[in-house]
Amino acid sequence: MLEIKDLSIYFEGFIVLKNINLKLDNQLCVILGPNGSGKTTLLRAISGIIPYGGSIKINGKEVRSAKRVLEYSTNLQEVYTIGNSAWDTAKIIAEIKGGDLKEFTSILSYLDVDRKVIHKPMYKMSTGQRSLVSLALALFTRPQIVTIDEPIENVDVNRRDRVISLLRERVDEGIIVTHQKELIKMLNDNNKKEVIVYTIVNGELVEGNKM
Ligand SMILES: Nc1ncnc2c1ncn2[C@@H]1O[C@H](COP(=O)(O)OP(=O)(O)OP(=O)(O)O)[C@@H](O)[C@H]1O
Repeated sequence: MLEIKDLSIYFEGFIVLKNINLKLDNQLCVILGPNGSGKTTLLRAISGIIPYGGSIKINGKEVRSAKRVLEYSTNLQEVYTIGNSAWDTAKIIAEIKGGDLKEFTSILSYLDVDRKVIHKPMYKMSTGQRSLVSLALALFTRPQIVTIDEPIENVDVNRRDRVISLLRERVDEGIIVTHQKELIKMLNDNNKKEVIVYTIVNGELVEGNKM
């Protein structure tokens, strides 16, 4: 369960997110918003990598004080160590979270990512490869809660359909942020449960598609 209460985030004296409240209990939420509206900032706060005001709890644990939230996973690339190859990163994640590396390689085969790519660090990959590999890193442990930043941006059309299938199949609870509203329809098509939609408007979280 993810519970956000009165979350506010300031950068350099300017407020980016104000009084955000959101509760997810085994639900999937898509958050829309224009460039610079604060979508990635919200995911960074949930990942515990930037300071925030208010409260963000994952399964009852405040993320700012939890050193390692095992139930949680993300595709935010800065979470993965810069120098390590994707394969070494996957090994570390598997050790911490108890995941199966075969799942990691099978997701990459499904997404048709060249096996050689995983021996590179993220910064040497193409932007599309980086998106696909970080998605595989976020999903292979079958985490209970996931946050995904722009899953289909920079991904070619054929692989995009596979990304959507993976998200439908593997993400039961979490947040997907995007400014591509067609993603909602793709996720809802033949899905077992409907995604909840919010839009960030002037720093506030507003219910529904306001794009
Ligand atoms: N570390 C930082 N220091 C100062 N300002 C920041 C920092 N990180 C983000 N911002 C600012 O916060 C605002 C929200 O950025 P964020 O990356 O969350 O937007 P976004 O909704 O994900 O945008 P996009 O759709 O373009 O990816 C932007 O104005 C950005 O310039």
